[in-house]
Amino acid sequence: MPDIASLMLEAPPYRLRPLLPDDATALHRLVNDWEVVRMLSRLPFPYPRDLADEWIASTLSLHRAKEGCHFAILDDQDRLMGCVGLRIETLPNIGRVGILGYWVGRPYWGQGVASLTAARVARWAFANLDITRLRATVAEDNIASARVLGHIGFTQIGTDKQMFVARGTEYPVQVFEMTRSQLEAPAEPDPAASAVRRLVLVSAAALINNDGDILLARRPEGKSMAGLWEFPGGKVEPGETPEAALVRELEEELGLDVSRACLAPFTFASHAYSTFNLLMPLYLCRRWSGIPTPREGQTLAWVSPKDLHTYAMPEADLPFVPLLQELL
Ligand SMILES: Nc1nc2c([nH]c(=O)n2[C@H]2C[C@H](O)[C@@H](COP(=O)(O)OP(=O)(O)OP(=O)(O)O)O2)c(=O)[nH]1
Ligand SMILES: [Mg+2]
Repeated sequence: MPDIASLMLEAPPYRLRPLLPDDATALHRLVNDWEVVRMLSRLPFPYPRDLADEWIASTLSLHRAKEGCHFAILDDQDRLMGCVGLRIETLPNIGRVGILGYWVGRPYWGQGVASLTAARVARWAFANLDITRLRATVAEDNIASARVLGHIGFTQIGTDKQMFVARGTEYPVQVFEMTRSQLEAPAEPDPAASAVRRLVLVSAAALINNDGDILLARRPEGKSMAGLWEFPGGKVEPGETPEAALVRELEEELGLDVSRACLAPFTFASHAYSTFNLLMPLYLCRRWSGIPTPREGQTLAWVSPKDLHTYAMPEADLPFVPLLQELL
């Protein structure tokens, strides 16, 4: 998880940064409001001032333990508007899930603050945290919040009951979930899209060092499949050969100087994604000059072949894993 001091997300016109002890007064003023608290299951009403300090301290320790991250939502004058964040839970058979939560102070309702900032945190979380999905629960009478989740790409997976401390009773909730692909795919895929699925040619390389480890790059937020680990490379441009494209991409993405003669064809992937068919030759490369440097916001890792399966990869890459393990 990124360091707390440097963590700042833009969600124009708003900004998100981790909660700080100094936010307590403003936070208390906004959250100590029946209309806000009655939708938040664990909060009492009235909401005592010292609970605000405790909550902020708890978000900082959650962050230190890498078990979650909660942000203050700030307007263009740095005023606190609400909070958005997640904590990570490990669920049996499902793995690490981000539990998303948010609230917005009443003066700021009706401006789309929750949709915009929760969507930003969802994109950031899939790109930077090792989670397989996001979940959120909303009280059955919280229509605005259910609409926010639908807008971002969540779908309802069930119902449950939760204790709502302020209401002094259990209350039915709707449970929502979103996977990485739901974040990227429009809710209603265009039925014509599969008929005209275009072919995309991408060249990629398994760079292998002297220890027999393979270089993986984590796709950064903003790109499709953000957060997944891939083999460096990119799209072949019109008029380019796959080898020339790969030499160019390795220079652009990693600052490496590779000779075409050092690219050995290994295998290829042909995979139907929902909006395109990927055709991707994979080359092996053991010689280059320069030190791999992430030039496009990626995270790099040298991975032992036996550990490849522990890195979440794009679907097209999955057949590569056993083939590389067998080779190395
Ligand atoms: N480089 C690479 N791309 C992969 C892998 N697996 C996989 O599905 N892809 C997909 C992701 C993208 O849809 C496409 C590569 O596109 P890209 O966005 O990285 O293309 P690029 O490097 O040319 O970057 P850009 O200028 O288009 O942003 O191939 C992989 O292992 N390596
Ligand atoms: Mg690329």
